[in-house]
Amino acid sequence: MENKTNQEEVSIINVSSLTCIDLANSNLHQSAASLKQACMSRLWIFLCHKSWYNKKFFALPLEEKMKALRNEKHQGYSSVLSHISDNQIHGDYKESYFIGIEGSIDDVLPGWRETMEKYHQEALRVCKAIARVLALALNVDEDYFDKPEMLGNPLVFMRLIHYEGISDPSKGIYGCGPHSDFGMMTLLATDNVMDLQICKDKDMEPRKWEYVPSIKDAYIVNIGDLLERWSNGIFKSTLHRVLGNGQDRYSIPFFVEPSHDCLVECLPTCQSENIPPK
Ligand SMILES: O=C(O)CCC(=O)C(=O)O
Ligand SMILES: [Fe+2]
Repeated sequence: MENKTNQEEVSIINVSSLTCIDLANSNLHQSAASLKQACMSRLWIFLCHKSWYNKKFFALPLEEKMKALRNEKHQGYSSVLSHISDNQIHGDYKESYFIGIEGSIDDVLPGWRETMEKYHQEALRVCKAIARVLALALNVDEDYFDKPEMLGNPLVFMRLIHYEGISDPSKGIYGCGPHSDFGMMTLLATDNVMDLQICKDKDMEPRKWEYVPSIKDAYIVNIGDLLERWSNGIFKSTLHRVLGNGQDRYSIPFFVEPSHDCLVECLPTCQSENIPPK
C-alpha cells in the first residue's frame, strides 16, 4: 500500500492473487480517504521513533537482550536460530522481539514501552481502515469486520525483527522460512533492504518466488489464511519468505486476528449454489 499525496493514487494490491481494488470507485472513495489518513499518522511514528528503537534494541549486547528473553507467552526477545518453521532444517537467521496482547511491555530502552503502545494503537487503526476497504470489495457492509467478535476486540501481535546472514534455500537456510500468516492480515513495515519474496501461486510446483520491491514510506499488506477462508478463496493468503543477502535488515510485522469468540465462516457474499463454502 503506497502513501501518496494524491488520494486517487492510493491503491491496495493483493499481490498473491493480483487482485487490485480500484479506489477510484466511488463506494470505496471515502474508505480510501480514511485509510490514507490512518497511514499518515503511522508514518510519523515509524520514521520518528520506531525505526530508531528497532535498531537500537538489536544493537544492545546479547546479555542485555537476554534480560528481555521471551516469557511463557512468547513475549520478549528470541535469539538467532530459535524460530523454526515446518520443513526447515535450520532455524531462521533472525532475532526478534515479540509483543503480544497480554502482559506488560518491558521498558528495555527509555521510552520503549510508550512508543510500542503508540505504534500498536496506530497500526491497528490502519488495519481497521484496510478491513473496511476489504469489506466493500467483498460486497458486505463496510463495517462488517468492526463487529465486537471480529475487529471490535481483535487479537493483535507485533514482532520487531532483525535479519542477518546469507540465506541458501538449497540448504534450507533462510532469514525467514516459507509460510503464510495464519490471521486475517499482516501490516508489514520494512526498511529498504529488498529481501522479502512472495509466491503468487502457492499450488504450483516448482514454486516461483519474486522479490517484493521496497517502496519508501509504504506498508506491505499480507493476506492471512483466515481471510482466505472467510472469503472462500477470493483472497488468497500470501506465501512468503525472507532471503538474507548479508545486509542487516529490519522489519515489523503487525498481525491482526478477530477475537477468540469469532466463528469463522464463509461470508454470505462469497458463496452461491454453484460456489459452495470450501
Ligand atoms: O520480515 C519480513 O519481511 C517478513 C516477516 C514475516 O513474514 C513474519 O514474521 O511472519
Ligand atoms: Fe509472515
